Amino acid sequence: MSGKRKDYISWDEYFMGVALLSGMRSKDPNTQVGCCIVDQDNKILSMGYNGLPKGCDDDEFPWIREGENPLETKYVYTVHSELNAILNYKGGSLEGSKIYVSLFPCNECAKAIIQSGIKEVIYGDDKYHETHGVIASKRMFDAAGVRYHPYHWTDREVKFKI
Ligand SMILES: O=c1ccn([C@H]2C[C@H](O)[C@@H](COP(=O)(O)O)O2)c(=O)[nH]1
Ligand SMILES: [Zn+2]
Repeated sequence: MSGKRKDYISWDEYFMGVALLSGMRSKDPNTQVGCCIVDQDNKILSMGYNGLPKGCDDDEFPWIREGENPLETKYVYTVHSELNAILNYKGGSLEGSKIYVSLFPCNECAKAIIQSGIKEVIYGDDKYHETHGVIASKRMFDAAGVRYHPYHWTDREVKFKI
């Protein structure tokens, strides 16, 4: 008996937890996406969430989904979580890393994931699985040899306290 704690969180819970916590920074009222990029030694390389580019004020730009004028919707301005995490990384190569992300990546993020050398995607939700974007993502991941699989949710509740 070493006396070691038994109820510590797993690596998967840790990294998806970091992804979800990152997503909580998002100002998007409908879908908050967070992600966490991890290397083969379980070191966190980068994190991201969906938000506006630097210099674009959260209070000045629109967050709505639909409108007569597409320029008054969020879609044309938001930087996606995965792209933010890839662009935020200042350490060199992401080759061989994996990404934990709360939502299955869209086709634009899939392209960035493939080109940056990320080899595995662990996703929390796949609510847009019927869209052309996600279907295209899966086709590209399959062709490029990027593995993807859903995160196995546990019934662990996380409460923050000190
Ligand atoms: O790969 C992705 C796909 C989407 N996002 C972001 C972009 C938007 O801010 C939301 C999606 O909003 P909906 O209202 O659900 O259409 O998610 C992302 O970060 N990464
Ligand atoms: Zn995307």
